[in-house]
Amino acid sequence: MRELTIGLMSGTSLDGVDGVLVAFSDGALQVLQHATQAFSLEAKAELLALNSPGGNELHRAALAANALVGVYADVVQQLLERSGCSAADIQAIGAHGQTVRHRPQEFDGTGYTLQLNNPALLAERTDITVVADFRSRDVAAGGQGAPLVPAFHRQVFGRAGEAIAVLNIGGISNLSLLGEQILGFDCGPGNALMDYWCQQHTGQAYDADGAWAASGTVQPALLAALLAEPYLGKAPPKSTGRDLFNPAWLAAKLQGFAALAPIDVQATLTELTASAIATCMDSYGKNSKLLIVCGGGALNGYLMQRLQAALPAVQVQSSAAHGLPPLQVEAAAFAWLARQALLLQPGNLASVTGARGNRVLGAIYPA
Ligand SMILES: Nc1ncnc2c1ncn2[C@@H]1O[C@H](COP(=O)(O)OP(=O)(O)OP(=O)(O)O)[C@@H](O)[C@H]1O
Ligand SMILES: CC(=O)N[C@H]1[C@@H]2OC[C@@H](O2)[C@@H](O)[C@@H]1O[C@H](C)C(=O)O
Repeated sequence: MRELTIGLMSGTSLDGVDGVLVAFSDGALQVLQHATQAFSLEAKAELLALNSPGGNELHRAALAANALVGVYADVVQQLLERSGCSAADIQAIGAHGQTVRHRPQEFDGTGYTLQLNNPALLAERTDITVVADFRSRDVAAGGQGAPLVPAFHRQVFGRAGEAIAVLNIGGISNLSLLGEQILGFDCGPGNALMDYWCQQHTGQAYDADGAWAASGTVQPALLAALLAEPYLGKAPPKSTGRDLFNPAWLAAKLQGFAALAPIDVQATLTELTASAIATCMDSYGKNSKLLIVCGGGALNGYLMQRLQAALPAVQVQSSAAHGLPPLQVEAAAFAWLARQALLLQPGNLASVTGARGNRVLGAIYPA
């Protein structure tokens, strides 16, 4: 029997929402439709502001969550229209929400991870069952609450008896190492710092194809200062976010480098992303001869080139060459995670997040 599920992802890049309509039949998965909607400049600015402490946060967060659900509902509508499906055809929507804080091990104990969302409103707006809040249960079980995609990566990209690495380059970059035992963790910054720097100095939301960075020169002393960040040397399980890799972090690292040209800083930030990932591969992914890359960073040709240069023994390929275009992978993962929740099957991998065990993830809001 064919089951249809929708996945909605709004990630740490804060660029907007990716949605996919996925068909599951006999355990295999096929993306039938993909739709995206960018955030308005105001919505993006408010979500970004809510990543840091500020006034009247509870009220603002609730309103931002409602506005986010407005975008989610529009993306669902687009998916239904393009596929000719009706709400009644869809089993569930997996809605990630917008991460604004990620502190899974605050005070050395159980911390929290916070995704703004209003799943009740989304269920009302769409008349479809919504699954949301995927990370909290893993954190409650002592895990990082992230990354959650490795189990999905295994499902779609895994090959028996072969070590394969799958990399997502979103705002943050995360790696899944598929083999006998599965590992997964956040490598460090993905596009978040590059996007910020590009916006500040060129007025563009991102460095298209890495063209700006490609015409700059990597600055070794700055690169060394950036790579000295302790998070990058930590052993997994580990996860991070804008709580760490944010403009204040960058400003602190840039002290003493005020004379550098912005274009050279961009080249160095791109190298930081590539280099932090390559170090993770060298430390934990030595057996993988193939690195499948997804997330918006896979569309940055210069970054992909730098990654390949840093990993000469590995074939670096876009996920598009493996059946799933880069911007569809995470959204498809949340369709899969929603289905797992409805089946009462685990979504996390304790070997990845460090949780006490595999758990059914998410809360269900029936249609
Ligand atoms: N053509 C392109 N050239 C360069 N970079 C691109 C291109 N298209 C997208 N990107 C980058 O990809 C980012 C969006 O990636 P994506 O949607 O995978 O991130 P996300 O899901 O928000 O993040 P995360 O995976 O951390 O949650 C953009 O902000 C931009 O930096
Ligand atoms: C807390 C949070 O939102 N983490 C995201 C973020 O974006 C990339 C990286 O950091 C990853 O760990 C995670 O998202 C993916 C979907 C995950 O959980 O696997």
